[in-house]
Amino acid sequence: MAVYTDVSDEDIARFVAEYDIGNVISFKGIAEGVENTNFLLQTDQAPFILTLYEKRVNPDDLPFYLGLMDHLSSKGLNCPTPIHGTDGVALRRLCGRPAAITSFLNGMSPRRIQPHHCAGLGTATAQLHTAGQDFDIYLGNAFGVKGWRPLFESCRSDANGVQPGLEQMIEVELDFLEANWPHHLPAGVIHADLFPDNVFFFPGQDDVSGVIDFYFACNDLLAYDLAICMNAWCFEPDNSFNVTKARNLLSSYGKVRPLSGDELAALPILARGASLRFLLTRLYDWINTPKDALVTPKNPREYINKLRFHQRVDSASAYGLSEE
Ligand SMILES: Nc1ncnc2c1ncn2[C@@H]1O[C@H](COP(=O)(O)OP(=O)(O)O)[C@@H](O)[C@H]1O
Ligand SMILES: N[C@@H](CCOP(=O)(O)O)C(=O)O
Repeated sequence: MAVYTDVSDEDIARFVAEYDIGNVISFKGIAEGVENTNFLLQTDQAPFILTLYEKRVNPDDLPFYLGLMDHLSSKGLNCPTPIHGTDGVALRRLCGRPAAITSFLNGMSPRRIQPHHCAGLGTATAQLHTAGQDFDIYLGNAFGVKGWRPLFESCRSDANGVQPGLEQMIEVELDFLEANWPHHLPAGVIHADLFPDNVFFFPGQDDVSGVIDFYFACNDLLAYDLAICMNAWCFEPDNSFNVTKARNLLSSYGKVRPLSGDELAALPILARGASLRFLLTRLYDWINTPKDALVTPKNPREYINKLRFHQRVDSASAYGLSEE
């Protein structure tokens, strides 16, 4: 459950009056989600999502996120479109928090991921990368390679309590990634959190119907976004890697935005980096989330297994593709 901020009926009526979106019919908190408070807002015109940005979102970054969604929507990507008030402003304040209303996207995140979902995801990811190329605001990745060591230092003393030997494992991996990170690869706007809960499909259809939650989006290596997807979509619940899903993901991506030989060769290290990134943020949350918190922290151990898998990989052929 992630509704951190209460909003009264009077507050919402006053807030909605600043837009040209009709009158409020209903308004309810959304349990899913971790970072922000989301409400499903139904007016007599349409459904919308109202988001109140909570502590973990840096308010200075909000113009990037909202501007990016505006930009991608204008290029035909199915992502939430920020709704602007009658004064033209999309980013406002409600109950002491930065807040915005965006369009509501139909569709559902897949409960059981099938290979065809990975194909759809590959196409949508490449479309997002292509559409983001001429977005003119820059935001570095706070959870990119430079951010991993400070994050590790903030929680390393508790790492072995989560799994014996974890502190040493992360230390060695960090040294390797910092020394070998492929900074030269093509970069641009990435989503950086393309997990199944942020990608919608219509039942029985292969194409992605919408992508949400752009609040980790940033500028980084394009192929790194694919590595994040591979980790989030191509492992089975028993931790085995599904090469068919990975092949579908990568080959569908490549049909829209062909991957260079360098990008393909770098996939194993990018996947190691993507594993470490989510291992570290989950470890931090695992250690620091109070027992009575509204959200249950995600298990970091899942990402230890993923990291170990990629450490044994030496070429993209393990992901179902040949390097040319
Ligand atoms: N534009 C949208 N259209 C439809 N549902 C949405 C939209 N934005 C958010 N949601 C719903 O709200 C939930 C939480 O949103 P999300 O952005 O993932 O939150 P958080 O950033 O807090 O993790 C999603 O799982 C989805 O059910
Ligand atoms: N995808 C991350 C956690 C971020 O959650 P989201 O609800 O904002 O997508 C993870 O799995 O560690």
